[in-house]
Amino acid sequence: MKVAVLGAAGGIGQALALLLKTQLPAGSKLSLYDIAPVTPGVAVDLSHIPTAVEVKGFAGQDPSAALEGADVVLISAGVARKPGMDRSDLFNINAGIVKNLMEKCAATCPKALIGIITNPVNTTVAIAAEVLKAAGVYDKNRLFGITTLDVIRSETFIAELKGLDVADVNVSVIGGHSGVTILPLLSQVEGVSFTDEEVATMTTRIQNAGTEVVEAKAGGGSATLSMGQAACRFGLSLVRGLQGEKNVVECAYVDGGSEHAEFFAQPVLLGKNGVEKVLAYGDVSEFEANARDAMLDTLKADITLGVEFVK
Ligand SMILES: NC(=O)C1=CN([C@@H]2O[C@H](COP(=O)(O)OP(=O)(O)OC[C@H]3O[C@@H](n4cnc5c(N)ncnc54)[C@H](O)[C@@H]3O)[C@@H](O)[C@H]2O)C=CC1
Ligand SMILES: O=C([O-])CC(=O)C(=O)O
Repeated sequence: MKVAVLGAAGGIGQALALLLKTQLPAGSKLSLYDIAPVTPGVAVDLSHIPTAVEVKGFAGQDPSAALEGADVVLISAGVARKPGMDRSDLFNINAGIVKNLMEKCAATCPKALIGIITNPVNTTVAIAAEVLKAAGVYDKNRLFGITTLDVIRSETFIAELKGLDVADVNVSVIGGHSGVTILPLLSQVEGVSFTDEEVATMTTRIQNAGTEVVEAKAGGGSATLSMGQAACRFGLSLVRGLQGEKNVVECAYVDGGSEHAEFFAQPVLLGKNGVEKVLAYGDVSEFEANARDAMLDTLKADITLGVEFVK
């Protein structure tokens, strides 16, 4: 199994690479790419950790060598937010970065499962899909926007509020990955009930959790360590699916035939070809149904922006 990380010298990339080095199955290959010249050094550094995962690092303008033979590609290349910015403010720089990297993926590893971390995810995933379509290699089951950070935040915050063991808390988060498009389905959390006020406060906290980190880091970037953990969880789930493990389910932002939008985050069953089945997200409360319907104009506009960028 070969996993490539693009943007591997960055805050997320280095945390993710460390976690993958220690958690990928024995015999895996980890391929690290970034424009930053330090990247081969990051790989050398990680290579001294005694696990049966081979690490190689690549720097420069062309990621092709890093992508050769990749089964999974995780992309966190691009710029991160500073206080006062929205995720959509990253579009101007990150759209072009994702487009260029996806052209290389389309040419070098068209069958790989690709997970996009780079913001704005609602839009960059649409860009990735358009690039793959233009190259004639699009398979909707192999492209994912990684929204796992919204899931792990929800699990953490709910466990804290309700005094639960976080290992027992499972939450689906649907929609997209910015502001009101992030919708945790609190009504479905087993063994927990929330007052209306708790639902409103918790939903807002989860939607603004990225900003909470951006403000706390005071100009030093956005979530990197928690995102490294989230991307590692998601990447390992992709690998487990590829290896034929059953019942691997994650929420992800996919082109899954949703009635709501062309791309929509919801639970998916992962398998040997990426998405094996898009799962229904189940019954929702009136609050959640209203929040879902209210997000759709924003989500669709984010998607259109990406489609038009490539066309
Ligand atoms: N999906 C999600 O839940 C989350 C997404 N993000 C997003 O992830 C992205 C990365 O964040 P950080 O790692 O904190 O940023 P960072 O600035 O620490 O790292 C970004 C890395 O990308 C590299 N890079 C830039 N252009 C490149 C190119 N053309 N090819 C290869 N590498 C390139 C840079 O050299 C840098 O090492 C941002 O867009 C951020 O908004 C951040 C947190 C959560
Ligand atoms: O908020 C940001 O800019 C980074 C991000 O996507 C998150 O932390 O959820």
